[in-house]
Amino acid sequence: MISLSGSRLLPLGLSSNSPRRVGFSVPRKSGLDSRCSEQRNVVCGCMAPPTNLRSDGFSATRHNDPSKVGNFSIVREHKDDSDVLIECRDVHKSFGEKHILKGLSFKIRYGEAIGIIGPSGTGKSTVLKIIAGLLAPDKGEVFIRGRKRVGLISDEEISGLRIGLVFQSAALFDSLTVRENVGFLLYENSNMQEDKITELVTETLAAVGLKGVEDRMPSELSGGMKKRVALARSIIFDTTKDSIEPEVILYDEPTAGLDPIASTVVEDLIRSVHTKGEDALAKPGKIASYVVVTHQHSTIQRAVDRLIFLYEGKVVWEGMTHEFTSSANPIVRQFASGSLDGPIKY
Ligand SMILES: Nc1ncnc2c1ncn2[C@@H]1O[C@H](COP(=O)(O)OP(=O)(O)OP(=O)(O)O)[C@@H](O)[C@H]1O
Repeated sequence: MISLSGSRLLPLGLSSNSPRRVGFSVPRKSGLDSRCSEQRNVVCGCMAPPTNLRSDGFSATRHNDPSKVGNFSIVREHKDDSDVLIECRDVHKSFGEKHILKGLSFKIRYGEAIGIIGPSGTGKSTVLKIIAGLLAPDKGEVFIRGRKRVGLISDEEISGLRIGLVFQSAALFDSLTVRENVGFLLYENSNMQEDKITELVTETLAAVGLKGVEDRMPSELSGGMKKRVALARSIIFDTTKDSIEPEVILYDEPTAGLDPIASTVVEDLIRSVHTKGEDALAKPGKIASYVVVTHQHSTIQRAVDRLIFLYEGKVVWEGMTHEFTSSANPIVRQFASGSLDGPIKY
């Protein structure tokens, strides 16, 4: 079984006719309600695993040899799509006159560690919000485990897939302690006893390498520590539920603003909570798949396996991370080298 945890998200301007209203309820016992009225959460649930998984949790479907197909894109043919968790198909999105996404299509499969890259303003964060169900595409379709999302219906309502989103800014609640931030969804939604939540918060913080910070306020943490707290908040699970399963996490620029060493720590943490990784307590991670939007070369190299390159509202290249710097695609080459000369104009 795959389990995917809920997200904790700040208001992003859902349309008023959204079928999914996600206002936070009053957390039990912790008195968080008056301080968190602006917050809301997204989706919970579980789902059956794809049928063709290997014992390591990765798809047994073999990739064909990489080959260039048309427009320099590297395309890998899969025999079947039973391991596809998320698919965007011909997605369009405009903000007023700005046509941002112009027919975006890609698939994310079980077990994948994906990076979404591309020039600023090309719509990477917008894609994450569409995947998370915070924004609806104007045209095109998003499929969660093969089932079509209509409007802003949550992933749980569609297929049980739980998707967490970690923002660039960490998006912690400044007026809450680290403990309250990390345990927020459990205080709010679960039937767990408060002492159990406290225990779980401590354990989850330890898993991301933080000890003794439970009573601190976010303002007392460094930027890197805040990101770790945000990660802990995304991977905490309700242990009273029948199935405790991995989740999909969407990271929006998780290393932005960090020094190179702090970036490495966060990149390794992202790896460690994946099912292929091992957390700070030497336990296997529970995250089935993740997607990282990033500009940082180190994060591309260290934290993800496959890249999706967006430019002018479309996917112009997909390939493995090691193929990125040797790509013949002029857009990718310019981006990888940081050159001012090339098709990308600023
Ligand atoms: N809610 C919104 N209302 C209006 N415009 C928006 C909204 N969200 C995004 N945009 C615009 O859409 C474009 C794409 O934004 P997005 O944040 O997705 O780009 P990005 O590729 O993540 O950029 P960056 O790499 O600089 O973070 C930008 O021009 C942005 O100003």
